[in-house]
Parts: sequence; C-alpha cells; structure tokens
Amino acid sequence: MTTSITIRRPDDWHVHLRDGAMLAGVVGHTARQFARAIVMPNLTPPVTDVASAVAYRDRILAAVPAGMTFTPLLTAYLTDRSDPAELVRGHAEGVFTAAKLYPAGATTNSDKGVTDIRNIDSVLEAMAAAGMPLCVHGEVTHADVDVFDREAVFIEQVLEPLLARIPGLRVIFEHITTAEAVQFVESAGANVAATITPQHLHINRNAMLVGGIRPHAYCLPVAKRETHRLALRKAAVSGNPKFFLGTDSAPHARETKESACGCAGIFNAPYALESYLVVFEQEGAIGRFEDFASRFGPAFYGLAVNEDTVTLERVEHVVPACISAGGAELVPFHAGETLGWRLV
Ligand SMILES: NC(=O)N[C@@H](CC(=O)O)C(=O)O
Ligand SMILES: [Zn+2]
Ligand SMILES: [Zn+2]
Repeated sequence: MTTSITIRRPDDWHVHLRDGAMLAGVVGHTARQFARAIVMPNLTPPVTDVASAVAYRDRILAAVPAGMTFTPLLTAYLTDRSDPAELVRGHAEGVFTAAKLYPAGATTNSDKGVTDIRNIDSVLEAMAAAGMPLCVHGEVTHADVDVFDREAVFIEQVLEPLLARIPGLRVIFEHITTAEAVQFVESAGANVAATITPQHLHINRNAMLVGGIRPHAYCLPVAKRETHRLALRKAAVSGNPKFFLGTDSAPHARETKESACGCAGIFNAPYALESYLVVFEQEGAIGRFEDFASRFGPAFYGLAVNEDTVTLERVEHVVPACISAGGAELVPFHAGETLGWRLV
C-alpha cells in the first residue's frame, strides 16, 4: 500500500482570500498547500482596475506568513462598464492573469457583476485578441430558473452562444457541478477548461439537506444530485487536461453561515490537497493526482509548472471542528471527519 506520495507543488486555480483581518487569517492555509493561486476579485468594493489589483496584491503578499513563498495571481472583476483597454493593459503588465465574470446576483458580492453578457462583448473580444483568459461563475440568475438548473441553463443560454460569437476566447468554467458541464467542456475546443472543487467531488445535495439543514455544506453553485457528483469524479480523475484543481475555498465567519439567511461558501483551504487525494485514491487514480493538481492548470494558463514538491503521507487525522482566522471562527470542510492523508 502506498504510504506517501510526492508531487510537484500544486496551485489553486480559484480561491477567495478576502481582505483585512480575514485575509491575514486565511492566506497561510492556502500558501502552505499551494505555490500560486488565482485570487478572486469579489471584495467590497470589487477589484475592477489595475491600481486596486496592485494594491490588493501588495496586501496579500504582506499577509503571507514569514518563511512561506506564495504567488497570488490576480483577476479583474468584470462589470457592465469594464474598460477593455484597462483590462488588457493589466494583463500585459502581469497584474491581471485573467478576468472574472460574475453574472449579477449569482453569488457572494456579485451585485456589481454583469447584468447581460452582451454588455461586455467588446471587452471579451479585446481579451480574446490579447489571449487573456475569462474565468466564469456559470449560473444564470433569472428568478424563473430553479437553483439546481442554473448551471445547465447557463451553458445553453450564455456559454455556447458566447463561444459561437467569440470562438477564440479562453474560458475557465469554474467550480463545475453538473454532468452537463462536464460534457460541455469535454466537447468544446482546447480553449475551454474547467476547475473542480473538493466539495463537489465529496458531497451531493443530500449532505446539505438530509437530517437537518447544514449550512457548512452550502456553496454556490449548490451541490447537485449524486449522478452529477459521479460525473465530476470521473472527469477529475480522467487524465483529461481540461479538468484541473480549483478549491473555491470561500471563508465566511461561522455566524454568517449559521443564520436565517446563510452565506454561500465552503472554507476548504486547510485540507484541500488531502481532500482531493482521498477522492483520487477512492477512484484508483493516485497516479493521475499530480496532473490534476500540478500540471494541467499551469498548462492551460500558459505558465511553467512549479519546480519544488510537496509530500502527503498516509496518516489518519481528525479535521478540527473550527479554525480561527482574523477574529472570526471558520468551520472548515470535513470538520470533525477523519482524513486518511496529511500534507507533510
Ligand atoms: N462559492 C461560493 O459559494 N461563494 C463564493 C463566491 C463564488 O465562488 O461563487 C464566495 O465568495 O463566498
Ligand atoms: Zn463562483
Ligand atoms: Zn469562488
């Protein structure tokens, strides 16, 4: 039986590091596991221009605990009024690795997002011409679309037409949750990829709703039926380079999740690699873990792989019920559960 595994140091291609005290409390968890991360721009106010991105990058770097090396890769929050020249300049200057599409109202801090994708066609055309990738929260927001159908409907109503209009655009369909998204990404061109979170590989919607409502299993896009989880697991371990690691670690203070109107987001950063590795082992695919965690993401983003390595050992350990960060209490993914792997 394999007792340890050493792989090139992975990167996280979708994470929320927040700001201020919360940033200081969570960034070390990500930096311990990952060399680089695509950092989401959904702050208040959102990161929409080069100057605010440079300032945010400086705050992130200042918050990284001493002795850790970590490179934040910033993204620009798209709005109806995004300026194509500003985004392309930010990309050329190495400030913006990508731009992020939040359909307005889809998720946490998305109210300044895009109300109709057609409003930003000129921005997306400029991005395609510059080779700047688009990260997508892929859900429609119309009140008449069921929350469990919002991703599948987004493919039909937004993503397919977008790629027909701008075929050269590089798109990362982030945190996919459905068999439809897997199928769409598999059949799309090489310019389309997807990230998959640990939670969507581990839980289906029962985890959230059976035996009582469990706010710490609630994130967006919401976990779907078991058939979708199985399709995601198959895609993640398939060795298809279009599917790679993106945790979507999204910390919210405990009381804001344990609430009559609880926030969406799962804080999985502290044990993300362990969580993914459990899935790869269960699927008999440990040999493909490094590709998913450390190679396919950089390849899609056109970046070099990391040269250093990390080692995970087979040791059972219990995930803490609670982790404090910046004065807040965070309930991590897998809280109270035993994981069979541990990052050394
Ligand atoms: N995933 C989530 O449920 N929440 C994210 C936003 C997002 O990625 O959609 C957050 O910022 O809290
Ligand atoms: Zn999202
Ligand atoms: Zn996210």
